[in-house]
Amino acid sequence: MPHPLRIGLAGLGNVGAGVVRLLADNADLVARRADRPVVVTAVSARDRNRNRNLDLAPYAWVDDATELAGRDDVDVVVELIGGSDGPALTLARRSIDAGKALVTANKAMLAHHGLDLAARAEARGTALRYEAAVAGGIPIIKALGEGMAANRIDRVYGLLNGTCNYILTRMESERLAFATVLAEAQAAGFAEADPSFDIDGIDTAHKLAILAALAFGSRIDFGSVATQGIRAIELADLDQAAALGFRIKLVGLAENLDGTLFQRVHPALVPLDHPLAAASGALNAVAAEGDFVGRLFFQGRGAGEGPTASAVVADLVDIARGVTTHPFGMPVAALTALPTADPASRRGRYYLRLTVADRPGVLAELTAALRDHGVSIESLVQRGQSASGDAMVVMITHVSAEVAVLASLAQMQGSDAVTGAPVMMHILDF
Ligand SMILES: NC(=O)C1=CN([C@@H]2O[C@H](COP(=O)(O)OP(=O)(O)OC[C@H]3O[C@@H](n4cnc5c(N)ncnc54)[C@H](O)[C@@H]3O)[C@@H](O)[C@H]2O)C=CC1
Ligand SMILES: N[C@@H](CC=O)C(=O)O
Ligand code: NA
Repeated sequence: MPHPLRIGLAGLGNVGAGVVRLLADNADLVARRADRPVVVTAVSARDRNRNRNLDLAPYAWVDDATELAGRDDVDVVVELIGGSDGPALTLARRSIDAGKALVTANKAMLAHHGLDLAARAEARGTALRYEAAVAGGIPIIKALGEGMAANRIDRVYGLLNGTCNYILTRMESERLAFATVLAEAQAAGFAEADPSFDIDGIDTAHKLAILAALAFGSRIDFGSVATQGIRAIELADLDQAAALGFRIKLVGLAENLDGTLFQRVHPALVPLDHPLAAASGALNAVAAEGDFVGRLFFQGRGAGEGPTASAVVADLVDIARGVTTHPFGMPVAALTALPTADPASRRGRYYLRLTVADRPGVLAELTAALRDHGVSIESLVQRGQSASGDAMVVMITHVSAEVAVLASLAQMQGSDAVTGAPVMMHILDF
């Protein structure tokens, strides 16, 4: 039997414990596929004595995770600590610089430092793998970097955060409150250590920036992702969207628009017959459009112990097989720096919800604001009075310039008839 691939594992939380369990349960299968055993030799976490239902006795315990980078009994370091900087980054840099392969699920670190890490890996001739970091168990990194390598890809989009998808699904189907379903997602091990990364769209933005780089052959540009999360979404929006034939999802969308980079994370109305609308609960889904292959659609579990461990171990199998690929699909020096696209240039249909005083003339004021900016209305619904005496007006616009819709909303907000903050959402029309 060839010599084993020896793993130093940093982090024994949801994902780390899952990796230990998977490597134990599927040891024989993994060894046959990798053509050699894949074994954990050393582990590190914050608390050695925490109950994880794992027998850690076979592994060396390391108090300072960054020491894994220097151990002679470790070939590959698996970083599952989390955090864009701090010990995760120190460990990643030291491991790669020491010539060890690095596997990580840490999209925050990659969004901020992925190019630096990839350049170091190239310089040392070692591997940097991160399938688990985007869409968990869905092999989207492999699909974009390898399966679609022959295509020009100009658009990649999808549902990249299991926690948000879980929250929106449960709110809609069970009519549960936001806080209740967030707590469920945390208990299931889907959420980030700080769940505001999930619900404010930041986690989706991290993943989107990575996907965009792979898809477009461009440098990671997390700073230019326009990001909006799901905090403002109410049951009323989910209901109105459903009545109009849509489901609200937190969508990450990246496009190469004539050599400029458009990246946005936002709640959007997805038509019920679009495959993204069918991805419910903690599922993730990704669509990528290639010029020769057309649209490919991927769906699967994007968060939680099992799917994430599956992706980590798939990377380990590739490393054991000796597969070497550039972390971002081509040498770092070949990635282009795309200028940021002007979001004002976008056109589309929009969902608008306004809370207004229920008195004569208000609708005319709203429609006048749209008319003044050349926005026409496809449908309009007014719902009766709330306890406060206000009414809710929901509109879908025809395809319009986004700047014009924003200008109309600003005009409406100037009216004393508009009593609450308006909600504007994009409609996914491709
Ligand atoms: N939970 C999920 O579904 C997914 C998580 N990820 C990513 O995987 C990584 C790990 O996530 P989880 O397992 O959910 O987190 P977690 O919070 O459950 O586990 C983190 C682990 O790191 C350990 N740790 C913290 N600081 C440390 C340090 N200085 N030295 C050594 N160990 C330290 C903790 O003791 C704990 O064992 C994160 O980057 C996360 O974003 C990626 C995909 C899915
Ligand atoms: N918190 C993330 C975990 C996986 O990346 C999510 O909810 O998707
Ligand atoms: Na993945």
